[in-house]
Amino acid sequence: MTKDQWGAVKAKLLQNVGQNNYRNWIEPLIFDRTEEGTAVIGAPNSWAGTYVARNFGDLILGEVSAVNSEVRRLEFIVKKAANDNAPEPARPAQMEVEPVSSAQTVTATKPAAAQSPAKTALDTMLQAAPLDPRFTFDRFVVGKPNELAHAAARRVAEGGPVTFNPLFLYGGVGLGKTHLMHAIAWELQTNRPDLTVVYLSAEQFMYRFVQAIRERRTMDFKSLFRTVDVLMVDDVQFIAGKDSTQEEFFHTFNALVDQNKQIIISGDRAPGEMTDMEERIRSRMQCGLIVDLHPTDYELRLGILQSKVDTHRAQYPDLKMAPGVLEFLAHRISTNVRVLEGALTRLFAFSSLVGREITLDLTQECLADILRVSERKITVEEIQRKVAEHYNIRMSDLIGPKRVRTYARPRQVAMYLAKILTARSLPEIGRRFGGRDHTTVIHGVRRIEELKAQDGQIAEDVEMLRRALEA
Ligand SMILES: Nc1ncnc2c1ncn2[C@@H]1O[C@H](COP(=O)(O)OP(=O)(O)OP(=O)(O)O)[C@@H](O)[C@H]1O
Repeated sequence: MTKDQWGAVKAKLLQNVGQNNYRNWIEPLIFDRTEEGTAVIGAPNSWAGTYVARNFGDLILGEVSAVNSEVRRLEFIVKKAANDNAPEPARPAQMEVEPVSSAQTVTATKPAAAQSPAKTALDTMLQAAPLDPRFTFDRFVVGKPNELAHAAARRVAEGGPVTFNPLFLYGGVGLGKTHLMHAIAWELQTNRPDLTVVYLSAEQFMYRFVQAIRERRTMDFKSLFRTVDVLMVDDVQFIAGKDSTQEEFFHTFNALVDQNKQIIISGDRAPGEMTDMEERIRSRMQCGLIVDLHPTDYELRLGILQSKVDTHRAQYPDLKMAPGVLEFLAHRISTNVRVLEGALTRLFAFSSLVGREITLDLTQECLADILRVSERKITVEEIQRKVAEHYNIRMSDLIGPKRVRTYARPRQVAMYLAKILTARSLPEIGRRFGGRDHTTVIHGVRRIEELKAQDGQIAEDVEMLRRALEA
């Protein structure tokens, strides 16, 4: 099979598996050779090979045999792209496609040979999300907005004495929280293979807990979670408002902290701002180090794009891209990194399908919808952050119930900006300000309109904030 044919197979797979799966699993595959009716395909590590074989094997086989009718089987080997430094599990992989079984388990942990019975039970009980082989530190591009989060994650990944517990990473959608958590898990696997590291989303934590209740195995659930050395819970905001799951999480959390086991949590906002979360959990989560992943800036976006192109080019040296395309994308797509990556993936697939260089014209043609949607949209949260920063108050005070002027005035400024800079309705804005009524928002907006005319300082503040947000 030629490179072009493999490119066409991948483009077909992209249509079938969706962008996320494509990016995570299919894109890193490398076609190696065909041998006696077997197509040999390289995966970045044995674990990824197993996962792809189980979950996408039939689909890949279908597409490959449509191109080469002699192919009847697939075999996966470990083969990395030239500059791919993703970590490789201990065992080499050689596997054949077999019928797809239930969802693939698991987490980063000890090598299979060293697994304890408790660990085996954990695996069965946890059925957590797999680690993405591409979410490593090598592939995480560091810039001003994420340097602190990156440094903290690196420190935890060394597996040394626990210094901050928990490490709490927070930030908006698609800014790299999950990437950093997976990177910690991969790194710990290398640095401290003796540790049992469990990564799962808060949703999975809840699901497992509910299942344990249903099966009357809550004691197993409790004791299994307490055997973990490093617990990572992604998107913790999910359990806010879910009483019994919160309760169980709280106990697990305390038990592990008491044993000096490391906990890493991610959320879409700072613990203090999780208003639906029980107060005692919020305060527990505030005990360690809280670090914020800020929205990307132009330089970081450009760096990420460049790194993705380099990775792709290592696999497809023929890739042709005109100057200015990456700068254009970094400038125009400022929403989040996931969208940026999706745009590149589509460009790669499109240019390989039509055999054309990626130029600015092709980019505009191929990404018209993404570019339209990505036109700079300011969020209420962004406004709140900027305003809180400007007035040097905490987000929780800006959103919270206190009515003293130090907080009330910045709150009104933020409401005013939310009204003029976003398409949110007044009730929606009120909800984002700690569940306030829309009449409070109307009052706040009017008050700032009046003050702008009377008070030069307020007018200047509002104008400066507006410009900073629109930049
Ligand atoms: N600094 C970075 N360098 C390289 N890739 C990045 C960076 N930041 C984010 N990404 C990529 O962007 C995508 C989204 O990142 P990730 O899933 O970690 O976001 P998230 O913050 O967990 O988002 P969500 O809130 O939706 O869970 C991933 O493919 C990740 O690899």
